[in-house]
Amino acid sequence: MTPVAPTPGVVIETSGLAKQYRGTLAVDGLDLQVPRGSVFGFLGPNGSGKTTTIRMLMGLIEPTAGSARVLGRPMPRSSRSVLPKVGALIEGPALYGFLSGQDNLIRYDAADPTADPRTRKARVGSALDRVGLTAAAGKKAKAYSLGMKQRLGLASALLQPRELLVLDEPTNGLDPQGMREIRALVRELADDGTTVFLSSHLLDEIEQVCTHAAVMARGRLITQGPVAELSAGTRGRLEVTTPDPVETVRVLAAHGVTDLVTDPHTAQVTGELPAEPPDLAELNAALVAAGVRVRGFGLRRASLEDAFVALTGEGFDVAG
Ligand SMILES: Nc1ncnc2c1ncn2[C@@H]1O[C@H](COP(=O)(O)OP(=O)(O)OP(=O)(O)O)[C@@H](O)[C@H]1O
Repeated sequence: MTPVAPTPGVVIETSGLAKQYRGTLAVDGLDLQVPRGSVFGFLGPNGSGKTTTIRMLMGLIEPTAGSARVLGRPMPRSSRSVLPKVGALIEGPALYGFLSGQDNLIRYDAADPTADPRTRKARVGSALDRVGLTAAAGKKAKAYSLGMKQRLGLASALLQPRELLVLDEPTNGLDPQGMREIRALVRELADDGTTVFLSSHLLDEIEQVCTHAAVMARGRLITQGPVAELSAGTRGRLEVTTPDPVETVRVLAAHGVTDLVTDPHTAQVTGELPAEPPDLAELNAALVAAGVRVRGFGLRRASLEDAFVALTGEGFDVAG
């Protein structure tokens, strides 16, 4: 079943999308809406169904149930007309190590029947430039760092102008510098008007680069929307820095603060404010009146991680 008409301003839209493998419901009734122009983070712990979803969106596997539209067209039926407008980087780039970065891109470009061979060199040159690999263009790909390989993969997706980029875990395995480079590139592409859909199991990454996000857990969509709104729905945590944690916990608990955690390393006591929070100035005064030496007092903004934990009751497997 395909939705009657595509929703305007939406580049990826799924309805009840599901994929059942023998014994595993990898994706379970997914209703996803990715707005045009967004940097959309598809977030979830390992095994939550992200790659399976992306493979269905790209027409690589058939859904068991439900439907998907990409750029307004039903998939996988319209793969032929849709995929040329989509740059995809799924499960790491397929590169020839014995070829230079430049020659890898020439091969990619030559495999595209719509690409004019006369302008190939210029296309490859500008894609290399785009990802900052001009200086390393002649080096064999096997000598590239992981980050450079990833950027070369991105360059291959950028040989043609794209309306949509789909990146599966683009920073997986990269060091912090490599991650920063990819994030900067994603921002630049988005500034140019390309919609970027990227999956990640890293909350931080999504918060830093994405305008919108969808959160998956065990094949199901937990929530989706603008990143700022997702975390705004979750209350922040109160943080008190003090050498007197025992008395602090007592006073905070008496004021309705729950889930109190003492961290001896940071000398911080943190806790969840009640639905109707007490006046923070009064709470601070109550601590001082009880003899607590308050060295720091504040409300930490709720993160996407807090939202995830609040929504699923589970911790987020960031190590995975
Ligand atoms: N080809 C397959 N055959 C059987 N089960 C599969 C297959 N592909 C994925 N699965 C299962 O489906 C579930 C979702 O996997 P999927 O790879 O989509 O998750 P993911 O969120 O992308 O995680 P990761 O980041 O580890 O790839 C997992 O339980 C996985 O074991």
